Amino acid sequence: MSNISSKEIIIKYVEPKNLQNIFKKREKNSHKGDFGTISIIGGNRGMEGSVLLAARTAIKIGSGKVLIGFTQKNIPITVDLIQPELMLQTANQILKKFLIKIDTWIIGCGMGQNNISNNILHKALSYIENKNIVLDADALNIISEQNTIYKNSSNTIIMTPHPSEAARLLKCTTKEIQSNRIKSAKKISKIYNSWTVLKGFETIISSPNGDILINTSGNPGLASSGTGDVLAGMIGSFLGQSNDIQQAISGAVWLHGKAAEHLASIHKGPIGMTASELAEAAREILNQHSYQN
Ligand SMILES: NC(=O)C1=CN([C@@H]2O[C@H](COP(=O)(O)OP(=O)(O)OC[C@H]3O[C@@H](n4cnc5c(N)ncnc54)[C@H](OP(=O)(O)O)[C@@H]3O)[C@@H](O)[C@H]2O)[C@@H](O)CC1
Ligand SMILES: Nc1ncnc2c1ncn2[C@@H]1O[C@H](COP(=O)(O)OP(=O)(O)O)[C@@H](O)[C@H]1O
Repeated sequence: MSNISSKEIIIKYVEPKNLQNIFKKREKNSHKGDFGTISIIGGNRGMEGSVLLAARTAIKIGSGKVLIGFTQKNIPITVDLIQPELMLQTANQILKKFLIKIDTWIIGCGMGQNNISNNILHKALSYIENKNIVLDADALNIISEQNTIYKNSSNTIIMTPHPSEAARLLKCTTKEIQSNRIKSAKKISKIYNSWTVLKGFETIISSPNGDILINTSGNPGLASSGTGDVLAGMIGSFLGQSNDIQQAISGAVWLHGKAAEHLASIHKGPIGMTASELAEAAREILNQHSYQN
């Protein structure tokens, strides 16, 4: 692992050779319960695509079971015809019927910031115990708006802001975030006692203690709608498949970027690369790395 020291911080870079707990062969006698049951909460009216992207990705990179909880009164679709493996519920149904069965949560993709989503976020963060929770997009916006800090939660919180969401969390400008990305990620981790994934060119990962990892995989093909939802699905999926939180997060960020590089190498990007295409490419790279020896 290459290190660059400055006065106060040691910066490490994400490297696949340090991701053995993620890129590994499956035991011959394994079953779906070994690979996590994950729930994705979000998908308000008009943004259903957001949770579909995250959920389809999670199943494609190895989750055992994936449930979507739409933040709507009723489910907008009864089956995802592209990925019928997914189980579709409303967020309220998930919190009522499946709470203890789910080991990893992703909350916020396309969730909106209306009364239903506010109420669901609050309920979820009070009901869920001792689990991994990825907070993305509107979950972060609601937290910023309401100045809510769930610092003493028994859950492991992973926040995945893009620079503008980070600015909302830290009550500053996007420019200020971008001018010191490492400091910003560390600050979010400190305030929220969370892992932080500050997205954008060279994504920064900060642990709750402020240890920093930088990811250099990826390309501007990722600057396209929905790629953040795909990343949330990847992080959630790996968290459900491994107890190594640092490797699960950094492995997902690395694989996301690598999938974009692969698509560009076969001329399906960077221009016009779509979020949906990333999951397929990621599955290929994941299997290559897991079964290379
Ligand atoms: N198919 C669906 O249903 C989809 C639904 N989605 C859902 O939509 C909801 C709104 O989410 P959102 O991210 O589009 O809006 P928002 O938080 O206002 O941020 C936008 C602004 O942030 C900035 N910015 C971002 N990245 C930056 C960077 N790297 N570097 C610098 N700046 C950066 C940039 O600001 P600008 O530079 O333009 O001022 C940009 O305009 C949310 O619920 C989400 O889940 C989406 O996931 C898409 C697919
Ligand atoms: N120029 C870039 N280089 C590398 N990665 C990028 C670049 N632009 C965007 N990304 C990545 O694409 C994803 C965009 O996520 P996000 O802004 O949440 O999009 P959305 O809300 O549309 O899903 C993040 O993982 C980010 O790191």
